[in-house]
Amino acid sequence: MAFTSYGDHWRKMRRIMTLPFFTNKVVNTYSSMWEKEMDNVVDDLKHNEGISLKAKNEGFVIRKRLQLMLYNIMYRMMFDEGFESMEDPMFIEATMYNSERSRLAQSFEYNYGDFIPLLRPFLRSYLDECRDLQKRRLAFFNNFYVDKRRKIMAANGGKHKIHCAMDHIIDAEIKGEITEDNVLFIVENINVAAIETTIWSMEWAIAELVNHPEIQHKIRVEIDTKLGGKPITESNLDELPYLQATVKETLRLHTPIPLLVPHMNLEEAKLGGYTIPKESKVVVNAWWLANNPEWWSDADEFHPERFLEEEETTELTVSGGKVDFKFLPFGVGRRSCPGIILALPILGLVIAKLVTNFEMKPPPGKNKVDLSEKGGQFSLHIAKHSTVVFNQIIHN
Ligand code: HEM
Repeated sequence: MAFTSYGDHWRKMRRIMTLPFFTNKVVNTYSSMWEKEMDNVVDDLKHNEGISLKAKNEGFVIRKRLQLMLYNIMYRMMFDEGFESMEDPMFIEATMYNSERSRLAQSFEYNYGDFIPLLRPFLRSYLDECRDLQKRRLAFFNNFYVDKRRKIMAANGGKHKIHCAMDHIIDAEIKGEITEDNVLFIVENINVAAIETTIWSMEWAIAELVNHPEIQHKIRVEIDTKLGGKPITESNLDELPYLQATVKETLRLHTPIPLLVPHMNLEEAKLGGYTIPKESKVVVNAWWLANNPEWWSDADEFHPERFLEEEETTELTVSGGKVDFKFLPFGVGRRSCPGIILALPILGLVIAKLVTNFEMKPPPGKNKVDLSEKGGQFSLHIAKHSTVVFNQIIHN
């Protein structure tokens, strides 16, 4: 859906995807599952033989475990399926397909032909590689996940109750609203748009928190004072403005999709004295909007307080409401990210659970983790996955 031109097809796809993925009801239905998956991460860091000693002493690369958590969250919502462990062959296969897809899409070969048509013939082998991967990857989703739901839906003379997102989507196919290919592309879109972006943001948030122990402390104090020992759940995130400011500051300084997704104006437009011909590729530099030192004080500092003080008007809205065009990590308007409704609470909960259970520190001999960036065609992610020491906090 993310790359579909604006029009009837996009409208239909967005409508069909909204009910199973992007409503408050979905958040309410699944938030206790998200919390359980996050508690499993905390539990592994404390007690899992293969993880806990490392996590306590030399440090552990947390990305892989968070990746398992997020795959479990998204695959349970999508297919009512989960993965056993980081060694589960299905998990290994799913992550292999998705990271290969990500590598190809991040490549700058991806679009130079759009700008220099003469070079297009040289793209052929790259495009063949993309097509080959797409075929194998979609077959994997279809054979192991979508088909299984089709069979469950067809059992009992088709009287099966809708149980997960895929059932809604297959239902739309049965009603003739979308095709079999559309179903597979929805699965492909969620695998890319939902999982990778959210993991990059988690990695950035954790790395910044490791380098800013005082911010970890402030989050802990806020949780203690505001919740007074109550468990942290999606429904009480509203009571934790400093935690939410930390999530926003992560998305500001490390905008995961810095240029958003390319847009296109259907009609000729006049803007700032320029004529923009119809069907131009319009690229918005959301990173610069969020990091321009003329608009943000100490723009290159990780400083969540800015969202509570000087930048108090800067709001992320799930739907409607006031929008500050300085801060658009999820885009804005019709084509903005519908996943914001899931991504913000998931990020807030993960940070809250890690910070209340552990002091997160750099590995022995280091006083910071490396925050170098690696840019790709679409994303801005951390160059080296951080190794983090997790010192357990004992609660009385
Ligand atoms: C931190 C996490 C995330 C970030 C930073 C992010 C960011 C974005 C951005 C920048 C766009 C393009 C907006 C534009 O060009 O105006 C987008 C589109 C999209 N995102 Fe996200 N996203 C995140 C998480 C998610 C999640 C969790 C889901 C789904 C469960 C999701 C689903 C989508 C979809 C379907 C689109 C295409 C929307 C359309 O074209 O109508 N995203 N996202």
